[in-house]
Amino acid sequence: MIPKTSGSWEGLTLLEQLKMEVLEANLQLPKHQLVTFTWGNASGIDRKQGYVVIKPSGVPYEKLKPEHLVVLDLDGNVVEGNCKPSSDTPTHLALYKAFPSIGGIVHTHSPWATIWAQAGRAIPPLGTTHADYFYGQIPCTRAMTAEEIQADYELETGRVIIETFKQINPGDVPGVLVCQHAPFSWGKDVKEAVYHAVVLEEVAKMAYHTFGLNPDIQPINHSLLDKHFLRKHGTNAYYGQGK
Ligand SMILES: O=C(CO)[C@@H](O)[C@H](O)COP(=O)(O)O
Repeated sequence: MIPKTSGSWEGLTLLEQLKMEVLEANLQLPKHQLVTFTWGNASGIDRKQGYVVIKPSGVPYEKLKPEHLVVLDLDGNVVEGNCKPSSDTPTHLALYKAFPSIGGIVHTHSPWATIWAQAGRAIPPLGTTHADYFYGQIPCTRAMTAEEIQADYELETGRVIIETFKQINPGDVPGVLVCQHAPFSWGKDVKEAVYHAVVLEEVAKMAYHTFGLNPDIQPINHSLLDKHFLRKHGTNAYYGQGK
């Protein structure tokens, strides 16, 4: 039996715990002002069972309950749940299959990141705030062709994201701007995916205004990028109280 609200999840099965984490993650999206109305969605994956838990399509966040969440396998078959899964489910599933290291995905329409996506521009690393989380630019996918859009927009969205990351490790750059649409972020779990979505929005806003102050601004050099990214990532990470 899943508790009606988040909190102590002891005694729950792994899938039930994942449901509560995904519910909590979805509820964080409006709290962080990353979405309006029913825009956006969050999902998590149980890699052992091969199950993905995702938000239902079109359900207002304030009405969202654990029983609304949808459980699917990686082929998109609904395993549990009575609601229709998010319309972006094909994109989430494509990314889980292509990026085995990720455990959670968040899609938002956060305004500043969406501005960069609509402009079709990647966000360059202009400072240490960016470099702490993204090892290089936050890429923007190419625009999709009319054929791709008409074939299966959400599945093709997954494909162009994967195409954009052919030379990029998704663990080093946990987010992307889908051209003419909005951002997707990910992480080791859905909670970290939300965290990266918040950071991406902050970085997008800062970068927009930095260009406003200095249109000729150049990306930071690799020394500063390495210094800040590697203080939080990799075997020599030292930030915070960890090691
Ligand atoms: O990107 C879009 C629409 O442009 C989606 O994020 C919707 O805004 C939310 O869809 P559901 O998850 O409710 O189906």
